[in-house]
Amino acid sequence: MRTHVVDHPLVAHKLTVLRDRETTSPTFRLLTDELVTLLAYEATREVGVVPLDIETPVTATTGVTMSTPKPLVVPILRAGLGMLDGMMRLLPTAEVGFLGMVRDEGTLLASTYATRLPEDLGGRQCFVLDPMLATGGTLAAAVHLLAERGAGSVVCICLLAAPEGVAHLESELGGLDTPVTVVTAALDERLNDKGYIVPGLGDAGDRLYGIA
Ligand SMILES: O=P(O)(O)OC[C@H]1O[C@H](OP(=O)(O)OP(=O)(O)O)[C@H](O)[C@@H]1O
Ligand SMILES: O=c1cc[nH]c(=O)[nH]1
Ligand SMILES: [Mg+2]
Repeated sequence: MRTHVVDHPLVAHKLTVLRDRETTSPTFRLLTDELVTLLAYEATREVGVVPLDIETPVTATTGVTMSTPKPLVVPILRAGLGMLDGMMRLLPTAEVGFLGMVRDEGTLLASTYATRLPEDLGGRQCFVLDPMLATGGTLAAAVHLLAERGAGSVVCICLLAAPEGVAHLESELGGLDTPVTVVTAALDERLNDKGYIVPGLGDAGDRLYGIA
């Protein structure tokens, strides 16, 4: 598994405002959207393209166009939904599948309450959206599901990652044939005893959408 921390002053600036406890939900949603588009630029570096012959007003030339099958974008509900528009702005022809997952506050174990994905992914490139990689249980389960359905590769886009979660994913997904990459805006210090990322930004779902 590869982990890529996007090092860019605009990303760091927006993330700082996002972390601030005084930032309200409307601003939090806007910044999440903007950050995802910046992260998606890095995350799509290996998106599939094929040559395309075109004619400019001046001459014939060869460019590229997105290859088929189209990439699949998979937001993990709830909080991942706040990242969908920002991703689709960069990949407007992608298709979208959905995974509803929630972490038990006591055991910190993730369970899946909704799955709306193609049965056979047929080697497709998949982009999973989830703002928080904390213990890694949620993303490990999501990547396993996509790999079982035949994903060709999986790129997970996160706003924040904890070192414990990255290590968990590395050990959980190390045996997969499917290449997995994590792209994140920051690798934070640690998890606290409640499984929250420190310094973190709190509960991403609550800050986007209010208390569940
Ligand atoms: O890495 P983990 O320890 O598994 O934790 C990360 C998960 O926790 C949060 O979801 P939550 O369960 O709060 O659901 P929500 O998005 O509906 O708020 C977050 O959005 C991730 O999906
Ligand atoms: O810090 C954390 C950890 C898990 N989920 C969140 O929303 N925030
Ligand atoms: Mg939550």
